[in-house]
Amino acid sequence: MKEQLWSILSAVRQNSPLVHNITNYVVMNNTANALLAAGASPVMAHAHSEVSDMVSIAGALVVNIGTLDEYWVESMKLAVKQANALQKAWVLDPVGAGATSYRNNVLEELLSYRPTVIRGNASEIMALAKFSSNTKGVDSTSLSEEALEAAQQLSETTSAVVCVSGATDYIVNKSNYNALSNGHVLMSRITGMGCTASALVGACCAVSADNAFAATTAAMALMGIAGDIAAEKAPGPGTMQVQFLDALYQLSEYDFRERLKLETNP
Ligand SMILES: Nc1ncnc2c1ncn2[C@@H]1O[C@H](COP(=O)(O)OP(=O)(O)OP(=O)(O)O)[C@@H](O)[C@H]1O
Ligand SMILES: Cc1ncsc1CCO
Ligand SMILES: [Mg+2]
Repeated sequence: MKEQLWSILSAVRQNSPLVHNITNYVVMNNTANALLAAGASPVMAHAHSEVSDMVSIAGALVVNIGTLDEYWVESMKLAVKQANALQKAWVLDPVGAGATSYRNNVLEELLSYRPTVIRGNASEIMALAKFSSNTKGVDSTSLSEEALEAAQQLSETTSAVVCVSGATDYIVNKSNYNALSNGHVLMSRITGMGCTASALVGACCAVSADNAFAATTAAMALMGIAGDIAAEKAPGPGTMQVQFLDALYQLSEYDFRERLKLETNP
């Protein structure tokens, strides 16, 4: 498993896949920089006149509804239709699921286009699976453990790989799940770390088209280990943000193997 995960991360560095992001205004810069640091090539594009063409040349698509509006939702639909037509992986980040009925309605519609991977925090995944959840805007009010069952159900009903992030990240398939306990609490004090995780999932899916479960695990392992290394050098969120990018860029196979805290189930 360790070998497989590292080979996916190496392939991102070697092949530098183009990752098309339709994402929110808050995190565009963070996520583009994280993709570059990890070796991928980011592009942010949402104009109706070009989204389909951009999907056609991309390795994977990431749709993040963080600062959605009516124009952008149409962009998202055009993009996911094209991804499906070309059988390309697309990742859904359901930012703020459960917070407003507009978000819920848009998510319902996006789910009908069958995302390859859904990555959200516990509140978001519980809301998507229609489990009772409290949401505080874009931040989770629940632990990831509390959303594991919801994630399993969501994976069952959508056939997507579902990732719930938090202190422990769960990557869930129909029949099994991986649990990753790398990462540091400082990561939740920087905006857009979840969005960055979803973008890296897109990069890994682009080089591991036939195995979204392994690709998602690889991306979340990279996030967590880079978070661990960055936190050792960061007194607070400001430095953490910079150290995190450097850790993504510098991560060695040795550190990856030594630091990985992965549990596979069953
Ligand atoms: N308490 C924690 N300990 C360790 N790692 C954490 C912790 N909280 C979050 N993380 C890590 O931070 C990253 C983002 O996860 P989080 O659940 O905070 O996403 P999110 O709520 O969607 O973030 P955002 O919406 O701000 O982008 C993941 O890689 C996760 O493993
Ligand atoms: C703070 C915030 N608001 C909408 S999207 C976003 C970025 C983190 O999800
Ligand atoms: Mg989020």
